Amino acid sequence: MPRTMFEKIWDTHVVRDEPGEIPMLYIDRHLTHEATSPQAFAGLRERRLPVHRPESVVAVIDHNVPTMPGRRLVDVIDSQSTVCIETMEDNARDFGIRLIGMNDEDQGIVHVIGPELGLSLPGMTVVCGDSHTSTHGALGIFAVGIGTSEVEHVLATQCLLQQKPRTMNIRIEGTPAHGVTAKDIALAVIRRLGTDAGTNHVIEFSGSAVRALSIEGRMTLCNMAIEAGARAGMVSPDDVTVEYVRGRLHAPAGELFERAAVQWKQLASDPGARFDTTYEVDVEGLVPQISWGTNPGMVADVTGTIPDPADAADPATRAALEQALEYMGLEAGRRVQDIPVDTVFIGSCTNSRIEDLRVAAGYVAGRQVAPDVRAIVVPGSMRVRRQAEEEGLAEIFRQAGFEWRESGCSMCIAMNGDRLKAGERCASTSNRNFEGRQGRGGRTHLVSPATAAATAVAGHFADVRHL
Ligand SMILES: CC(C)[C@H](C(=O)O)[C@@H](O)C(=O)O
Ligand code: SF4
Repeated sequence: MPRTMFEKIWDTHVVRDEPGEIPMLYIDRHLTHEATSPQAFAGLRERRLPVHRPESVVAVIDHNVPTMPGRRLVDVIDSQSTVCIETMEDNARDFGIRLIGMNDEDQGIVHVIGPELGLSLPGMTVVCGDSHTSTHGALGIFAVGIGTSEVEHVLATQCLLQQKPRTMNIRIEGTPAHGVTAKDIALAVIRRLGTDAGTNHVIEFSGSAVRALSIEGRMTLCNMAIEAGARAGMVSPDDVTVEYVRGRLHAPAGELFERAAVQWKQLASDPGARFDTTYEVDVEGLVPQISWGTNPGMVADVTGTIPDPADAADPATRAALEQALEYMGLEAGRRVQDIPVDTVFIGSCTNSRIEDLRVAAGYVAGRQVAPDVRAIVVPGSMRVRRQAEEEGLAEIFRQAGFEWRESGCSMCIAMNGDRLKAGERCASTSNRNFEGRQGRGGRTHLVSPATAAATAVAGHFADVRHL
C-alpha cells in the first residue's frame, strides 16, 4: 500500500503500539537549549537517572545569549538568563552531553545549527523542547517540539509517547511574483487556511512551488507550520535535500553517504499515498505578504490596505480584528505602504540563514537605512555569520547602517534584552506576532527578509518589486 513520508518514518521508529495505549516512538536526535531543559535535568538528578544515550543529545545556548559583538557572560541581561546559561553548561558536563556554548564557533539558534551541522538528517525522528522544531522537517524528518516533562522522558529513555498525528498534504502550486519568497508563501498559506488548520496534523508541503524552493526556503515553510497549528511540517526528500546534506560536519561521508542518499530519496511519499486532509494553495502571482495584526493569520498584501472589522463574517471575528487593530495602533483602510516602522529585525530560526541574508543584502547594497529606523541583523548561527562576512554581506549591512550582531534568538523573543519599547513598530522576519512577543507593548509585523530590507531603506513598508 502506498505510504506517506510521515508513515514511513513512523513505521521504522515505533517501538510499542498497543491498543488503548499511547504509541511509543524511538528518538534519533535530541536537541536541547537552556530555556526549556533545566527542570528536565533536575528531574533526572532527583531520580538518580543517567541520560540513556548521551551521544544522541546536543545542547546549545541560544535563547538568552547577548548578541552584542564580543559578548561575554557579564553582558547577559538578567540573573535569570545567567542561571539558565550556567545551568545548561553544568548539566551538559555532568550528564556527558556535547555542548555548543555561547562562544563556540558552531553556536547558533538550535533550528539553524541542527541541519547546518548535519545533526538532523533525513529519515530521523528529532525532538527538542521547542515548538519550532518543525523546521528540521524540511529535510524529510519527523521533527516535533516537546514539553519539558517530555524532554526528561526522552533523556531518560530515548523514547517519546506520542499520539499518532493525522496527515495533511498542503499542495502549493504556481509561481509567485519576483522577489516573493518562502516566507510570503508561508504567510499566504496561514492567511488562507487559518492558525488552527493544522491542529493534530503533521503537514507535508508538496507541489511545484515547494519543489522550487531551496532547503533554506523549505525550512522557513516548515518553521511556520507550527503557526498554522500543526504538530510538525515536512517536505519529502529529493536531490536538493541530498545535496544540502552532503559534506555537513556530522553527516555520513563517502560510501555511507551514497547509500544513505538512496534511502533518503525512497522516503518521499509514494504516488497515491492517502492523507487524512488535503489542501491546495495557488501562489501564482503572489505579492509580498505582511502581517498587520496579532496572529500570523492576520495578513495583508503589501499592495493592500488594513482590513475593516465591519466586513467580518461574525461578531467574534469582528471583535478579534478590532482588538488587534487597537493593539497595533492601526486603522481600517490604511494603505500598508503608508505605515512607518521604528525597527527592522532580520533574524530568528525562520529567516536568518545565509540565503536570507544574501537576499536582504541584495536590496540593501548601495542604499542607506532610513533616518530614525533602528535596523539589526542577527545571523542564525556563527557559521552563517562568518560566511556572510566572507561574502561581503556583513559589510553591506554595516555600510547601510544596520547593526551586525552575533548569533541567537534575540529580538524574536526578547529574552536577551534585544527588545522593542512599548508602542514601537517592527518589521520582523520572525514567526510570532502576538501581543508583547518582542517586548511589552511592541508591535510586530511578520515579513520576508526581502521586505524587511526594503522597509528598512524606505522607512515604511515597501514593495520589494519597486525598490
Ligand atoms: C522558549 C521556547 C519554549 C519557545 C518555543 O517553544 O517555541 C520559543 O522558542 C518560542 O519561539 O516561543
Ligand atoms: S528564534 Fe525565535 S522562534 Fe526560533 S527558537 Fe528562538 S525564540 Fe523560538
